[in-house]
Amino acid sequence: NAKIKVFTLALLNKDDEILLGLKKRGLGEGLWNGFGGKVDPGEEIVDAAVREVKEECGLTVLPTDMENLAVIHFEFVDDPVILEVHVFKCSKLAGVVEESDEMSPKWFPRDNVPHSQMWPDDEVWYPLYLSGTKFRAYFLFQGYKTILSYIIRDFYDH
Ligand SMILES: CNc1cc(N2CCN(C)CC2)nc(N)n1
Repeated sequence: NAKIKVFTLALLNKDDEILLGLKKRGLGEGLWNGFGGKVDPGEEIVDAAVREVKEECGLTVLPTDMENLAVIHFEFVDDPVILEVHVFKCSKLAGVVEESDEMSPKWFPRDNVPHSQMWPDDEVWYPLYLSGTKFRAYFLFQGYKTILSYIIRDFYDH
């Protein structure tokens, strides 16, 4: 009886840098990641992405400037909850970066992000993300550190 929980993940770009946040608590605590969170009932996914960016790093993004690049499903052995993560890419940012209760933001060179302190799947799909390729992916995790298997394919193929 699998249950799907929908999340957003926004990766913000400026020139050759990418803004990541060090997660202070909850799922992914201690890891660098894009900004995102749960989608509220009745909320459009892109609007949730915009809301989470503002809440977590203070920046303002327009929904029309959020490019949906991927949908990734994460399954964890012996856990009925499947995470459906909608990944967005955005390069049109407004406002000033602020620390939040959730995240400590920091700019990284886009080709040198701290993969050793990020979710292990990122190393697999970041190259596709950086090249702007739309994709779907599925990862089967054992715990939070081990990827047992994964599938990654072009968004439009089947
Ligand atoms: C399980 N692997 C994950 C989850 C993940 N998440 C899940 C939790 N969300 C709040 C944020 C996005 N992000 C990455 N990069 N990898």
